[in-house]
Amino acid sequence: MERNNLFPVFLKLESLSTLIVGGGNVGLEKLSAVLKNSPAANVTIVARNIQEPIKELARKHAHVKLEERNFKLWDLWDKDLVILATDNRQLHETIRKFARTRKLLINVADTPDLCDFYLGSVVTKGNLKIGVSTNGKSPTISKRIREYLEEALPEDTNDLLNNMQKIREQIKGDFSHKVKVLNDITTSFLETGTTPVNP
Ligand SMILES: C[C@@]1(CC(=O)O)c2cc3[nH]c(cc4nc(cc5[nH]c(cc(n2)[C@H]1CCC(=O)O)[C@@](C)(CC(=O)O)[C@@H]5CCC(=O)O)C(CC(=O)O)=C4CCC(=O)O)c(CCC(=O)O)c3CC(=O)O
Ligand SMILES: NC(=O)C1=CN([C@@H]2O[C@H](COP(=O)(O)OP(=O)(O)OC[C@H]3O[C@@H](n4cnc5c(N)ncnc54)[C@H](O)[C@@H]3O)[C@@H](O)[C@H]2O)C=CC1
Repeated sequence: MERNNLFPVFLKLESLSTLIVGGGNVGLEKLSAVLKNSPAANVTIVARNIQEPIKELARKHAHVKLEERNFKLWDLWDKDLVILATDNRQLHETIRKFARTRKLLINVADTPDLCDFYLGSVVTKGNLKIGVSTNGKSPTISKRIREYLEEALPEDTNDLLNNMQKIREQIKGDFSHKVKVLNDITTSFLETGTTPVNP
């Protein structure tokens, strides 16, 4: 069977610097995806023209910086991640080349071949986060799976996580004993979805 070889990680964008080039519809979509997950992310948007909804988002998020001008190579200098969202494929190829020489990770809208990483659909219930990828096969199916999981996960999922955190702090003994207790009290989770009680 075919498989998805992408390696998923969850990034702390508050302590990284993200550059988005392009301030149109796609730039807005990418910025919204970033801020929905990481409202305090450090993001710089460089674009010749920046749409009003992006300016509005920037007003609400102190760590979003707008630069309304053409992209310059030195924009890459102090960045960790780069997202390209202009309407200029040639520009994207050039920026990608320079970004790779600096070992930056880059996502290029609408051009999977030029991407080092893809965005995913994201399910969030409190502290729980699930990222969905179809390996670029169908973003629409990613979106549908997100909707399905959002509906299916119980509203008290976050209470469950907080309860488990308390329990794991309380359990005494060595590591293997802790693992056993935590496994034992969660065996029924898949059937009932219920919050475990203190052992
Ligand atoms: C490879 C990837 C790279 C990347 O962008 O990171 C990519 C690429 C492309 N997207 C395209 C189109 C659409 N993208 C969406 C939506 C989303 N796209 C997202 C991710 C990804 N999109 C990465 C793979 C994710 C995976 O593996 O599943 C999501 C999950 C996350 C996000 O972007 O935040 C977000 C859903 C968020 C949510 O709601 O949960 C919709 C649907 C809609 O908007 O309703 C459509 C139209 C319908 C369709 O095509 O399915 C096109 C063709 C453009 C054209 O036709 O010209 C390409 C280029 C190509 O495939 O060649
Ligand atoms: N809007 C959409 O939902 C979709 C868009 N696309 C494609 O994605 C690309 C981007 O789409 P949109 O965001 O709608 O385009 P857009 O025209 O609204 O935005 C392009 C942005 O790039 C900026 N830009 C262009 N050259 C620049 C440069 N040298 N330096 C700095 N900024 C520069 C512009 O100022 C503008 O902010 C297009 O190629 C489009 O065909 C594909 C599928 C869907």
